[in-house]
Order: sequence, then C-alpha cells, then structure tokens
Amino acid sequence: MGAVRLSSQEEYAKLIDQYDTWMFDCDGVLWHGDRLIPGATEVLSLLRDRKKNVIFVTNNATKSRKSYKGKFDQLGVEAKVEEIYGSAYATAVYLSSVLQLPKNKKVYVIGQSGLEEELREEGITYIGGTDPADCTITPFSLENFTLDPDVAAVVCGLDTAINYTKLSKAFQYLTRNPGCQFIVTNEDSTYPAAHGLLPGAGSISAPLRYALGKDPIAIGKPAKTMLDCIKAKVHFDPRRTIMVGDRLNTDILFGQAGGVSTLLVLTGITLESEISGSNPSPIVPDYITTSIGDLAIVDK
Ligand SMILES: O=C(O)[C@H](O)[C@H](O)COP(=O)(O)O
Ligand SMILES: [Mg+2]
Repeated sequence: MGAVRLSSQEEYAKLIDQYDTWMFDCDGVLWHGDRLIPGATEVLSLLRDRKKNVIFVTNNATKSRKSYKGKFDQLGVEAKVEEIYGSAYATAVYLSSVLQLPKNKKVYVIGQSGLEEELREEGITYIGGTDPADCTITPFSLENFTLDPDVAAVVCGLDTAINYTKLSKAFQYLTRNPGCQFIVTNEDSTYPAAHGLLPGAGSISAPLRYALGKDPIAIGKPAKTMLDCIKAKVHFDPRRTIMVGDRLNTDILFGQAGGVSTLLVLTGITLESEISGSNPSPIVPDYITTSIGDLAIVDK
C-alpha cells in the first residue's frame, strides 16, 4: 500500500490520537540550522498537552545531548536531556558497551566538540577532534608523524573543520594499528542547513572509505544501534509509536526497522519527486505531509 498523503484536520487529529510516542528527527524536521520550522513549537506543545511521549532522534553528531538541550532552550522548545538521542551519544555508548573498548585504549576522532563531550561522558579516551594540532591546513608530514599504538578505533562524524591532516592520521591508524575499528556516527550524504544544503557526515568519511576500500560500522539512523540506545532508556509500544523524519534512507528506514509507523515531511532532504515522480524511491513511508507545522491545525 502506498503512503497516505495527509491534508485534513480530521486526518491530523486521528494521527495524533493513534500514537502515544512521537520520535522526531531534528535537522529538516524541527529546524534548519538555528531556524525553527514554522509550527514545530506549537505541534510539540500540543503533543505534550495530550500527554504524548516525545523523543528527539538526530544523526547530527556535532552536539552532545546536553548541548542539544541548550539549543532547544535557546529556540524556546521544551525538551529534557533524557528525551534527546544523538548519534554522538549513541556512538559513545557503542564504544563503551558494545565494543567494550579497553580502558587503556583510545579513539582517534574526526568530529566536533559534541562528539568529544559524549566520549568523555562515557569515559572514552580520545585524540584528534578539536585538537589545534589536528585543525590545521599545513601540509601533513608523515615523516614527522608518530603513530599512537593505543588507538584502537577511528570515529568519524560531521566535521566542518575537516582537513588533510585529520584524514591522513585516521588513515594511518586504520591501516597500521592492528584491528583498529572504523566507525562513523552516521552516513547522511547532505545536511539541510539554515541557508541550504551542505555536505553531511557521510561526505566527511567518504574519502576514508575510498582510500581504505572498506565500509565503516555506522551507528546513526537507520542502524539498529541507535534504536537499541533508545530502547535501553525509553519504554514504548512500537504499535503506538511514530517516527517523523525528512530523509527516506535514514529516518524512514530507521522507523521501519524498529517496527514503528513513519511520517515523512518535505521540509528537509526528500523531494516530492522522490515519492511521486516517474522513478519513486522503494522506501515508502506510512504517511506524508508537507511540514510538521501541518499538525498545528488540530485544536489544542
Ligand atoms: O551528519 C549530517 O549530515 C547531519 O548531522 C544530519 O543530516 C542531520 O541529522 P538529522 O537531525 O536530520 O538526523
Ligand atoms: Mg533530518
């Protein structure tokens, strides 16, 4: 059966009644960068008034759960830290609980402060990341590079200060430290920023995948790891849960893999032509609406 294209107040009211737990993607659903999508705040408060469970599930690894809470506060959107699940947090939990990285081992980071903060919170030792020695455009000198034998994994997330030094150091660890794991927070190819599209985390790790000729372990949506992270903290009935996202190959696949319903919004990455054009995507959401703000027409 194809996706149901929502449009009337009755349909939105019925949808809200049908689900107790609402999982929201962030970039492209609630906001573009620091610009809220119209109606997002109203819909979130409407859901909370109706005693719905609200959780935020973002692949954006540039912020920690705490710094996301700061962003929500700044934007005037009600959110608790415990409701926020980012790929930086999920990656740190994966390293500590699934990979069980030994305490005497460390991680080489390509990424920003939010990812470093989540690693610290999980007691993971790391190098690289925002270290000024790595955030440089001076040519990388392999002759002067000293390999750290304790690096047992490379973690790559969205890094707006990417450079050849970071890629070269990561490449050394992944090719010279035996068993060094290649992990990426997420594989989003693009990122719906405030003023348009930018390369996403998947495009930051792409040079390493190409140079290594191998795929990394991916943590964020649609991977099960992210859902396992949520299930460890939040109880929800999949039959009465809906995932709201803007990207078919992350958010909608994530919802389908988790056995929850899915609502696609067209305010982010997915274009109308991908769902109703001559060559539509095989990924079909349960519901489609233009924007999350559409639900705000339902009486409080
Ligand atoms: O890594 C990226 O490309 C962005 O962080 C990603 O697009 C944003 O993730 P979302 O909140 O849409 O899951
Ligand atoms: Mg998104």
